[in-house]
Amino acid sequence: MQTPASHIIVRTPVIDSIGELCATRGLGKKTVLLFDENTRTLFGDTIIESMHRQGFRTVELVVPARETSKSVSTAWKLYGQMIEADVDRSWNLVCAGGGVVGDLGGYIAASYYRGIPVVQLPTTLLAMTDSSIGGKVAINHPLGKNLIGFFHMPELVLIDPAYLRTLPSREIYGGLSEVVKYGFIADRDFFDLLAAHWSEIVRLEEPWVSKAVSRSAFIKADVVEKDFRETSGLRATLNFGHTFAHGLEKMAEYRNLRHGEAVTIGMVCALFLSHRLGFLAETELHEGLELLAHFRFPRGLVEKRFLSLDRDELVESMLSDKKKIDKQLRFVLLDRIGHAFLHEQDIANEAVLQAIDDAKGWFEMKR
Ligand SMILES: NC(=O)c1ccc[n+]([C@@H]2O[C@H](COP(=O)([O-])OP(=O)(O)OC[C@H]3O[C@@H](n4cnc5c(N)ncnc54)[C@H](O)[C@@H]3O)[C@@H](O)[C@H]2O)c1
Ligand SMILES: O=C(O)C(=O)C[C@@H](O)[C@H](O)[C@H](O)COP(=O)(O)O
Ligand SMILES: [Zn+2]
Repeated sequence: MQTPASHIIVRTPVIDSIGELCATRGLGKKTVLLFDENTRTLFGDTIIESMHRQGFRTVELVVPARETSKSVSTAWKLYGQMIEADVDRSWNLVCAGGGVVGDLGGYIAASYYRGIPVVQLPTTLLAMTDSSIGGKVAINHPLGKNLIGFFHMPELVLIDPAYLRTLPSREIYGGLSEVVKYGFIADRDFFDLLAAHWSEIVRLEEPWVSKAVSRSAFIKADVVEKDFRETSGLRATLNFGHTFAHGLEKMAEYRNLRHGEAVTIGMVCALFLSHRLGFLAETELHEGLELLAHFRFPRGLVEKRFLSLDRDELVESMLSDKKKIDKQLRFVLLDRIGHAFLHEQDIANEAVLQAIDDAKGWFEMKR
């Protein structure tokens, strides 16, 4: 496998170079383009016209812009459209959208005809900094998040920060959640940069937003290169906050709770758990919470999707997480800001429940 970072290209406008970039990876010019309804409306015509000018033949697929599109029923429908359009192994698939389109399109590409190449063209901050990189592709099952999927590395990740100009504020915060995660798990200097330039980054001001995008993409690519199939415990650190987050998303039935929002709440819980178990110093706990206090949620969301939940039911829901072993949850914890590890031993249920209570108390206080 090549260095993951070598196939990540950050350029504006990247779409005008897709033909030449595909050629460098031995990809042809027959492409299935997957959009969601919003990215089709916003960027579809420009992308398709540019690709046609570069000699591509395209087939267009569009899915509803929501998490529930990551489903077996949507995948089944798309397979049918591809078969009817005579898509064969000489084709590739480009995912033009956020993490939903990327995960779903990657899943289709990994399974259709036993696998065709996939190119990621991320258009949300979350997709540019996380989901388009590293080849985890999946659909959800009603019993758990991302339970059905593959490791299918993209041939190319084409990042054009100009796509961010139309992104609603809620999606910017969603993306920033995973960006902040990299500061927590891998890079204290990056954490400090995010704390110092938070207001510029939220307003998507340059050079801060490009710095945040490229640093995030690099950290993720580096982790993936060292532990592609999540076997050594290193890649699992990208799951910081996610054991809680996946439980919350499942309880919300994947509706009205963005993945990034669930991860922000999950990271608050994980910070408290790291502290309660004696790994994270009190000063660092408070520094972490201070940065997370910048996040904004739609009115009532934290109340409905977290504060009002029964904590035992949440822990039960978290048991759908793939890191568990023999029904015992596994957590990614911090021993300092800038370093995470997968805690391999069982953690007493009481500590997890207390961390949830701590996080609830913190959100209550913040209201
Ligand atoms: N595979 C991975 O490694 C990985 C990593 C993180 C998250 N994920 C997955 O990613 C998904 C979340 O992705 P997301 O947060 O990008 O959500 P999303 O794909 O649902 O996109 C969010 C919203 O933004 C709209 N949108 C996209 N680009 C836009 C643009 N440029 N301007 C205006 N609107 C735009 C979309 O239509 C959608 O309504 C979750 O399913 C999560 O599990 C996967
Ligand atoms: O790429 C990874 O590895 C990650 O854990 C990135 C996460 O941000 C992402 O949400 C991922 O989809 C979670 O993967 P899962 O294996 O826990 O479903
Ligand atoms: Zn995530």
